[in-house]
Amino acid sequence: MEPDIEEELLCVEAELQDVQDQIRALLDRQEKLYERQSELQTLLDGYKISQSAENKAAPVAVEDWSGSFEWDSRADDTRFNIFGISSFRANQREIINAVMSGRDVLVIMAAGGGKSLCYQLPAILRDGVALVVSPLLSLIQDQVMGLTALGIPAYMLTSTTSKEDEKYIYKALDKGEGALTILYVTPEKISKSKRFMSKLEKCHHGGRLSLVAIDEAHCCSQWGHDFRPDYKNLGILKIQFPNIPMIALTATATYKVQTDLMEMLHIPKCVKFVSTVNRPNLFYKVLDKSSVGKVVIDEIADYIRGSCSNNESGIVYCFSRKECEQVNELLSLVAKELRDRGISADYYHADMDVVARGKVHLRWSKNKLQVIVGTVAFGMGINKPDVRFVIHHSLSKSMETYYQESGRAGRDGLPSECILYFRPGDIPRQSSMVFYENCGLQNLYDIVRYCQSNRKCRRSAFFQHFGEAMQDCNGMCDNCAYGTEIKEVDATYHAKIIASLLHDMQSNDQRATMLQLVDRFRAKIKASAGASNTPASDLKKEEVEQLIILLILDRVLKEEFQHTAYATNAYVTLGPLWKQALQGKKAVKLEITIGQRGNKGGSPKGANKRTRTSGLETKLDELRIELSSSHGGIFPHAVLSMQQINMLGHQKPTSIEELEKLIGKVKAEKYGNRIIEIIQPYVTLENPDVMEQDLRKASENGGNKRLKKKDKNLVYVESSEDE
Ligand SMILES: Nc1ncnc2c1ncn2[C@@H]1O[C@H](COP(=O)(O)OP(=O)(O)OP(=O)(O)O)[C@@H](O)[C@H]1O
Ligand SMILES: [Mg+2]
Repeated sequence: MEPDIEEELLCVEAELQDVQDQIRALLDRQEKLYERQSELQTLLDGYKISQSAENKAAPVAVEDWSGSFEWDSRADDTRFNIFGISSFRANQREIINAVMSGRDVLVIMAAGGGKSLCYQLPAILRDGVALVVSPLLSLIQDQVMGLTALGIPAYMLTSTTSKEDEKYIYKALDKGEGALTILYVTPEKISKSKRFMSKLEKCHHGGRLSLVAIDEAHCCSQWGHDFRPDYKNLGILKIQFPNIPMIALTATATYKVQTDLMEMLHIPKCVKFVSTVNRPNLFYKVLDKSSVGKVVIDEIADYIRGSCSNNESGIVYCFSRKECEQVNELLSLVAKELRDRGISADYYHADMDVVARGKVHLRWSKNKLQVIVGTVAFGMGINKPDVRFVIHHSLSKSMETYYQESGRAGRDGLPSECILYFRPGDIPRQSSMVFYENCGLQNLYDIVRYCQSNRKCRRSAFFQHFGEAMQDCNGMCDNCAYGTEIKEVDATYHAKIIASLLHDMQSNDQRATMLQLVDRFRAKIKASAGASNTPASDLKKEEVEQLIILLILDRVLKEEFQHTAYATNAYVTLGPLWKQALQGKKAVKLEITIGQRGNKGGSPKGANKRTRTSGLETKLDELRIELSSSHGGIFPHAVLSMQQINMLGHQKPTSIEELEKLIGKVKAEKYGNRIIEIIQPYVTLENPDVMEQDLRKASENGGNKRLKKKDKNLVYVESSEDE
């Protein structure tokens, strides 16, 4: 009888999971339909407006923002002669045209995409004063300094404004005296200063308010990652000045945030420009994190000394091991240890006094300090375009925050690296900090999936998260660029042991943290290996941790939390699908990397091979490294992506014309002769198999040498016991 019940229960649970998957898919679909609904609604509204205009025999207004407009030549002249920018980037011209036409505009554009120009240029072209709301003093100061240097009358009205400047600004608003083109304020000014609002009204009344820009507009939305209560009151601006174009700008792309802020700012009919979230110049990489703190710092220091030896700027993000107050200690310790290793580094955290914090930021901005070690508090105020690396010493709490934090690299569009140190053992600490947040655990598990994956393109995870169509990664992530050799281990048996261990413990009212579970598992495996013919565990401690995390993601296990007076503890308990695992009915496959992940230095035994197969591809890989250094130190992937190498390996083009069709004109023109030279011998092979073997042997020897040379600054780290 009992087996029947158990059987049915299993079926019900499996079906339940099915239903839950379907619900998730339906919710995704709902979100997409909402998006389409809003697009269609906007189209329909536009159509109705143009029809009613037609009825009145007025010219039809087609919303083609890339067409020609009367201000085109002035816009081009300002762009080039004032801003010194040779051409507009994607969407900039269109956005400027929409603002110039008097429309409200919502701009979603990735960090560093060039949002500032979209309101600064119309501010210059339109008569009067442009009001810009920006959340942070440091951001405002940077912008005002930059504009002033270009000779644009820009001012800010903040707590730091001198009495003299304040008087000048109020006079300009009040009477239109003195030159004032762009005025920056913080949102508090709008919500708290009656005097300012009354002056602004006078300015508007006198026809001198040219536009209103809301920068970092996601701060309006509670769904955004950086909600600011004062941003909620900015809706008043559209109510007070309904005929003044408002432009809201943000790098945060989620649909929920977009609709939310359109509502809060009262711009339901705005023209929306959504650019891709893709940051093609960022190289994403996940590295295995040693459990020994000093080893991680050594690796970071080696990376900085090796890859950024010209004092290129970077950020190292750290989080506390447990409690908040320990963050500060950790930051100063990491900064000190980097300094001990010869790197100019300092730390930055929220509790430092404003002056000290400002000093650190300034030294870094002026390249007098290479590295800032900070918490995420060191975030939105960063306007530095040439940050060449962002290293996460610990996991971010979601894909979205990781996108934002890592996105501080490479705002100037030049190749930059985003490195994340990951180890499963860090997860319980992170989950105990986020589990109480709305979707906190789900968000955390999403980024854990990103880290655990050894095959999937890192970029594709961002496209998926932000609901965007896939784009080519061009070999700009570790998984696409070199891949890692992976051993797939059937861990069904191991999962069974874990489920049975937890079942026994829970029957006795016991609980286990991840570490305790790992220890018990290893002890049990050892004991049963000695006692019977069961296989001894071939899994290392870190691999058992990896398995437990995999089982949590697969809902065989789950995390539970308990508050004490001092901390929140995370425990691992049985999840909805534990019975399948216990009965060995759930196939569990564990992917174990051989050697170090990310082709980082290779293992001491040289076991860390690339996944490439042919000798020709190895040769092409060597060539791209050589060409990258002779072309100003660009990334090898910028010369040829791994996909391109594979394609060339198969197609073996022998003329520039053929090559052009495969990799485009520019690359063919730049590197074509060398590429053809390398391919040629492989085409004329009389006995392809034999020659291929010979050539492969030769190139593998060469390849190994190159690998060692390239990665001389990276240290291979044996997995070791916990701190
Ligand atoms: N058309 C362009 N051509 C070349 N450089 C540009 C262009 N537009 C902007 N830039 C430069 O790109 C960098 C980033 O611009 P900006 O600060 O406006 O980015 P942003 O979109 O506001 O990013 P964030 O979300 O990080 O604030 C700046 O150095 C800017 O001068
Ligand atoms: Mg900006």
